[in-house]
Amino acid sequence: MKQKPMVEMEQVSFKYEKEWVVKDVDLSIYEGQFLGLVGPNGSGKSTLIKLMLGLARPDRGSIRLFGEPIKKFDQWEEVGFVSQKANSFNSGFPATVLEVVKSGLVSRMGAFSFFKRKHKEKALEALKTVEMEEFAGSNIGELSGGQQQRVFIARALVSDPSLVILDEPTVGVDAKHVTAFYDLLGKLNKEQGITLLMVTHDIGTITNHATHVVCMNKSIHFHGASEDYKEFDDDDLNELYGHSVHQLTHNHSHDEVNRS
Ligand SMILES: Nc1ncnc2c1ncn2[C@@H]1O[C@H](COP(=O)(O)OP(=O)(O)OP(=O)(O)O)[C@@H](O)[C@H]1O
Repeated sequence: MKQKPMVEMEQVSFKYEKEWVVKDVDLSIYEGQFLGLVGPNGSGKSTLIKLMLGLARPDRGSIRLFGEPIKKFDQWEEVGFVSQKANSFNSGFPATVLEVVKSGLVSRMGAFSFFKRKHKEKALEALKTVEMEEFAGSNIGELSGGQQQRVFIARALVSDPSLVILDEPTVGVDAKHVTAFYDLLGKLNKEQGITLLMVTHDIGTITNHATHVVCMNKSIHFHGASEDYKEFDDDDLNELYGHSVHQLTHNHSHDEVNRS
């Protein structure tokens, strides 16, 4: 099967102020991949995602989405996004689960009454995919961190995207629900063919689920199959990250990359 690049970044560099936070990044994401993006705190992972989503413009280099230069790209329904803070609603937040999921469509299709019934059907279908349909009428703030995160995945899925980008989605999800969360991502990737890019600090777990790992610290230090990344010992990783790290290779919910 000929693979199609969904994202193509070529020599992308970006700075907020004087210092480069993303430097000379070449990265292509192909249809069907489940890519884990790892790196120390402040290494530019979230910024790279902002660039990919058109929320920041590169100072240098080019980005194409689905073959189109990002400036011309307008099929944003193809790209779902789950942000870092998506699961931190407090219990007083005045929205039901169904409303939150539907909001993934409103911004894209306009709130015309003609679409309203379709919106509800799509939202319920997305909630079913994440096994949360029974909570459709619940207040979002009443759910646990892990349940809220599933709802935000449903919100990202409601427009039938072919690429879903997740920025540290397991933060705030209790360790015993993290496995089920990865199972859900695996199902979306393998059964529904959705391409995934997930930022995480959880190296030990991501390498067991993702097909590929990208390791960045401003620039990309490793991009390859998860199996190859798993072969690295601490010395190799120290070299990759440019400073001392210690890897946990088992099913711990956090690696120690950021504690060095
Ligand atoms: N809006 C901003 N204005 C100025 N500097 C910023 C801004 N956002 C991020 N930075 C800086 O850019 C660098 C990269 O930040 P970024 O959030 O992309 O890293 P990250 O790898 O996602 O970090 P973490 O793992 O801690 O979430 C950091 O030094 C950060 O302080």
